[in-house]
Amino acid sequence: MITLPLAGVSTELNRRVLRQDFRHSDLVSSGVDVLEVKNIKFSYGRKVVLADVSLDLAYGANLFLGRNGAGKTTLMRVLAGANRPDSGEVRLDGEPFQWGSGSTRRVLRRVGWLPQTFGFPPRMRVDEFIAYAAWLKEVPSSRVAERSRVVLELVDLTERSREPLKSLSGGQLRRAGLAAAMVADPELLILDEPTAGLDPEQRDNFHELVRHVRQEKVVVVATHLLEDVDALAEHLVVIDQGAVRWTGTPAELVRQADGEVGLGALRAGFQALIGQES
Ligand SMILES: Nc1ncnc2c1ncn2[C@@H]1O[C@H](COP(=O)(O)OP(=O)(O)OP(=O)(O)O)[C@@H](O)[C@H]1O
Repeated sequence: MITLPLAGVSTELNRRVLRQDFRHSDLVSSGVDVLEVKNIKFSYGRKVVLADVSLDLAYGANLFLGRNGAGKTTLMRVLAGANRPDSGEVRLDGEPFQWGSGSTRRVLRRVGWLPQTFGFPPRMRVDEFIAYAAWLKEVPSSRVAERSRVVLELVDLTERSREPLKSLSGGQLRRAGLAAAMVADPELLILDEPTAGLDPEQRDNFHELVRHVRQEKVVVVATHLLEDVDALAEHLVVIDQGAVRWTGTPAELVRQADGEVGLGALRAGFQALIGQES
């Protein structure tokens, strides 16, 4: 059985760890928009994938919904600094991304990203992988051991920390990726289909984890699973054909549906907006 520390009897202890370690600036709980995305355009060659994306996000869980090919991953890659847009602007807590310059490296230290898939040296140990991620994000060396300990505990991989990555299951590997994404205590945490391939219990544990960290981060999650919406979302962003089609709360999405309840209502609301399930 896989149980995140946050979901078990040691919850209070972990909350204390989180409070000490996941504290952010005075913007916490102030409700102001921390991530500002303005008029982003992005093309692969001549193919325009993001047409004109503008979006303001506050602390909390923000779910990107959209059918296959809508542009969710491409937008996440822009927010993670991996795709340089053709035009437009992104600011995190007022600080602009200026792709290719030193100041963008400074902003990106405050961004954690779990891509859909990631490469890794198979023999590298889990703890080495986390330390490497910390080094990439320029975590001061005096803090690496403590940060590694906290994130490995959060994803329940402490006991596997000295094992090679190649020995992990798919779900465990995603949890190692999540630990790496969180090691620098990012203000913006980008998770691209983090629950894909997780079993129901792992998914519940992941929801628990996000519910704990979302108060002090802008968490952006791309998902196809309405269970994720039901469990996590405070704010939904529906993306279609490279543009933001709709934003609102799950309750507002349900209002788009006609008389349905539960997950069926979320699905019907989404279909009313897009004309097809994600
Ligand atoms: N490297 C690439 N080169 C060319 N086109 C690409 C590339 N990556 C993505 N695309 C195209 O960009 C569009 C948006 O893709 P993207 O992966 O952002 O969508 P998505 O909403 O994340 O889809 P999914 O839900 O299937 O992951 C698609 O038409 C896709 O074919």
